Amino acid sequence: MAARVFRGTVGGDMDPFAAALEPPANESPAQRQARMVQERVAKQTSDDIDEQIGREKRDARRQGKPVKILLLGQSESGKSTTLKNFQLMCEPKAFRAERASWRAIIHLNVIRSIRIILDALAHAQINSSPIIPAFGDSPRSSYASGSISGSEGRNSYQSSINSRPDMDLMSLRARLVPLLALEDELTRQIANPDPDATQPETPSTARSLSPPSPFSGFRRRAGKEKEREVAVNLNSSKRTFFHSRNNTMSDRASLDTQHMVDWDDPNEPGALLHASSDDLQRLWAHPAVKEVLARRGLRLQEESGFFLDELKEVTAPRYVPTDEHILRARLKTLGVSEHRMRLNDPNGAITREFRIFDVGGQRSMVSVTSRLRLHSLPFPLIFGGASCLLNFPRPPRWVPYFDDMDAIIFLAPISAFDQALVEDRRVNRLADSLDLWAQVITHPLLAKTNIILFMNKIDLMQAKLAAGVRLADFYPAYGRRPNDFDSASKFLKKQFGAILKQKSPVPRIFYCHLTHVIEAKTTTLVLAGIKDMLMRSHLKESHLIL
Ligand SMILES: Nc1nc2c(ncn2[C@@H]2O[C@H](COP(=O)(O)OP(=O)(O)OP(=O)(O)O)[C@@H](O)[C@H]2O)c(=O)[nH]1
Ligand SMILES: [Mg+2]
Repeated sequence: MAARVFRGTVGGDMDPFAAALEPPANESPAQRQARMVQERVAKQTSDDIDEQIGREKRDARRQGKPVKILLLGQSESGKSTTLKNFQLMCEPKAFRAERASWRAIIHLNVIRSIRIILDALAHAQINSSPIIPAFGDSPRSSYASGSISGSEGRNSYQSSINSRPDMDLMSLRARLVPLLALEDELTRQIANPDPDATQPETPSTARSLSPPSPFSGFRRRAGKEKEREVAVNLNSSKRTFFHSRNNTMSDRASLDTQHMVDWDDPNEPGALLHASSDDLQRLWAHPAVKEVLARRGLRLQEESGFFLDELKEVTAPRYVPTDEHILRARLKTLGVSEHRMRLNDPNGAITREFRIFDVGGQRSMVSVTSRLRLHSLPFPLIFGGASCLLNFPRPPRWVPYFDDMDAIIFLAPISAFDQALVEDRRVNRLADSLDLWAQVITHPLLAKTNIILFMNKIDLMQAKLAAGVRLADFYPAYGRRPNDFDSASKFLKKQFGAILKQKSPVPRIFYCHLTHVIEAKTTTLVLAGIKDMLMRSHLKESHLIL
């Protein structure tokens, strides 16, 4: 860079810097000419720098400080899916450029579902032979065969007692077991990306928090069935994974999934899944599989990352995920990640930076151990109402890092009213959501933050209530109210609203939306409304609008 030109004297003496720039005494006319040209160029450069600095300052003043949004909620509440919707809304090109990466995650989701089925079959075979009914032996139970165990599920369980082994099913199982090895390969790709990969900076890239958060160092975990899920810390592994293949930021938007998958490699996981596609479809269509799952209380269709109803599509050669598939793909978040994106104001006149923080919802992230016992009741899934929520002993440890947020979007998956936490089978998931909600709104450091509640997974809630699962069986305070979606959602909204009213240190508006964030269209509308609301309040703050 050219030196900037300064001349002058200090206190009457020649400034040493200026003295050094003085022309030599014996300068020839040609040298003088060259020096003057050089000085003119240097001055122009200096003026350009001043102009650029001024422009940046004006832009920064015009754009104001970034709008910060924190996503909170228990694990699997839909935080990362909400984030994906933001990305789809703001940066659809960049979102779609990552299809190849989501393809691997969707294949992993498929393998995980298959593992659950094969394990359940093995368990059934070991524990009570003969238990596998022959094709067509057992009466179909609509709900149990779909996903959910209930009284119909129990009927179906009884029917299987009179069943006999199914050799076809056993040979299917034997053929599919080797596919499980793909889980390791796909997990390795996702969790241990190429260490040499560059990590380009991008507005939508996940960034490390500053100051350093207490959450670093989480690793993926494996355990039993459900806990076997792959989890990735977006600050490290997934970021690298998502940008590991020759995609610098400049070409990322135009990146084509076609170039990121080696379609001709017969050992590519997608190719291997395709080779077993017929077997996979036959396995999932087999009535005995539904029987065995129902018998073990496994409701795969309600599980995150469920793609077995679309096996043909997701195992097709050259499969590239649709937006909808990406929204439904499941990758558990570990740690905290920050995502930056630029959004226009409602008139498109002013661009503002949004920073969205996605906090992994695993219990160790969002709460302290001492609160975990609040709902530990003798019967695993019943809880006693909101009164026991209000007495938690210590604040969540992440709070001090997020006391300057403009809004918290809190996700409560209301369909989970009949489920237990994976982390602690004695705790009802809806009770846990109410508990966490109480913690968040009560905290004095978050008192000035707008809180927006997403009562999420309403599609699953509707299906569950329609199938006869009774809210009152798990939430006794619901009493004799009708077991329909309208009544149940109004009731739950009041529960959340009452806690806010009673416990918020300052009066706050209760923003609440009924959502199913895997549905891009409606979620975009909700998010656009929130974006405009936040932007307007920001612009008002900056006196840019009245
Ligand atoms: N059916 C249905 N599925 C949903 C909905 N919202 C999210 N999901 C699915 O639920 C799963 C979990 O969602 P995530 O967004 O990963 O949950 P999360 O809150 O980020 O979970 P952690 O990362 O563990 O904290 C994903 O497979 C989503 O596609 C919804 O409204 N309806
Ligand atoms: Mg997540």
